[in-house]
Amino acid sequence: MGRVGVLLLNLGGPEKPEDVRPFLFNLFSDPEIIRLPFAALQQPLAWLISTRRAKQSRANYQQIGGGSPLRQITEQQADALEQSLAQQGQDAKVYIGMRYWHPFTEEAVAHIKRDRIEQLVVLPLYPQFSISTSGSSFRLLEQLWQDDPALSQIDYTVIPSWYSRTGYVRAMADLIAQSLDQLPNPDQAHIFFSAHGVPVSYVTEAGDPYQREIEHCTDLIMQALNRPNAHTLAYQSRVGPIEWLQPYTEDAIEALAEQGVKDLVVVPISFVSEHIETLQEIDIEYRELAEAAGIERFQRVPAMNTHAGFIDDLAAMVRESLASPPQHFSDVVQPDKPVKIYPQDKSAWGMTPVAEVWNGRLAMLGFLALLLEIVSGHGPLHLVGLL
Ligand SMILES: C=CC1=C(C)c2cc3[nH]c(cc4nc(cc5[nH]c(cc1n2)c(C)c5CCC(=O)O)C(CCC(=O)O)=C4C)c(C)c3C=C
Ligand SMILES: [Fe+2]
Ligand SMILES: [Fe+2]
Repeated sequence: MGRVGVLLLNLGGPEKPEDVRPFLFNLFSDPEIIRLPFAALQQPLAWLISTRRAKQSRANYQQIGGGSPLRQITEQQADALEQSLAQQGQDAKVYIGMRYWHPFTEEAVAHIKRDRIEQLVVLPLYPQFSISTSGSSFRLLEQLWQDDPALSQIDYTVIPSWYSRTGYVRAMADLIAQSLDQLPNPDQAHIFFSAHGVPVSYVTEAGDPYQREIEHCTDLIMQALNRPNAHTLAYQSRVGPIEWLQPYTEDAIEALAEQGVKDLVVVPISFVSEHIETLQEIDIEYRELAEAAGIERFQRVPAMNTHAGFIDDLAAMVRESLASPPQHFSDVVQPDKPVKIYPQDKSAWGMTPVAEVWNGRLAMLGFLALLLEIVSGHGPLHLVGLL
């Protein structure tokens, strides 16, 4: 076997307050996150949304120390994976490719090329596949491979999703059991799985298998846990005016509190590292909401991070994938249809989502016209003789 590499894919996160706006700009520039009818509008809209969102987002990051711990934790996972692979008899160098912040996927691929890696396993750190996460990174990699013929020398294989691995499911069940056992009446607690949401249209129109994989993953973990507790699955971190997967985490927590649930054990299910959605959204926002609604004990199950059983299972997965027929970027789920990020409801009067969309579109046009006027001194106002 030649020189082996593993490319870990993740989203990336701002490391300090000044990074927040450019990080959001990168995220909203991605057509897998916001798909527009005119590609030319992508960057101006990304600029507008990132500028509008940056203040609130920065305040959220401020509550967890000013930045995301994602890079540091992913580096620890990469080191642990390299060691576990060596212990299992497989020498490999592990690289990190983030989609929207440093170290960027492009930098990782440049290192892989420089190190003359001959066999590469592409492993997303998202257990379940979504067009918006692993899918977006695969698209980018496919483009890099198309643009650079030298990369075709690398014998690569992709792991699209891995949520059903016994080692991962077992590790999740063990962490939940440990959390339950810290409560006075473990069997009374309600287990609350909270997954990152995606817009409904990703699933219903673009064929994203994400919801199906999340539901299957939840069932597998409950089976492995083998306890009598009731459980709920809900979706968090909604962005924008359109409909996302339901039930929304905040509504589901309030409904459970109303039904008299007092002990809630919250399981972040679509993430394997601590980051803003676990440390700020669950630990601060949802905890406050739950306590105000009458939940007495709110416990959050820690993310996997460098859990030994989890890392060893990742290493086993890499070895199995090296020994299996390769899967290429083009073999992995591609959207059936372009995703409608905007709602397609019939028109109605009032502040409907459609009205908000059109307000946004008109504001965009106005903004572009103004920008043109300021930069060139020739624009619509000059044209109509007002300046
Ligand atoms: C399975 C995981 C994730 C899915 C699915 C996902 C979809 C998705 N996310 C946004 C918008 C934002 N995501 C943000 C941060 C963020 N999201 C994930 C994971 C998934 N996103 C991670 C790991 C992170 C990084 C967290 C960190 O620690 O920095 C953000 C920025 C934070 C904020 O302002 O809230 C946004 C915005 C969309 C629109 C989407 C699907 C279409
Ligand atoms: Fe996200
Ligand atoms: Fe959030």
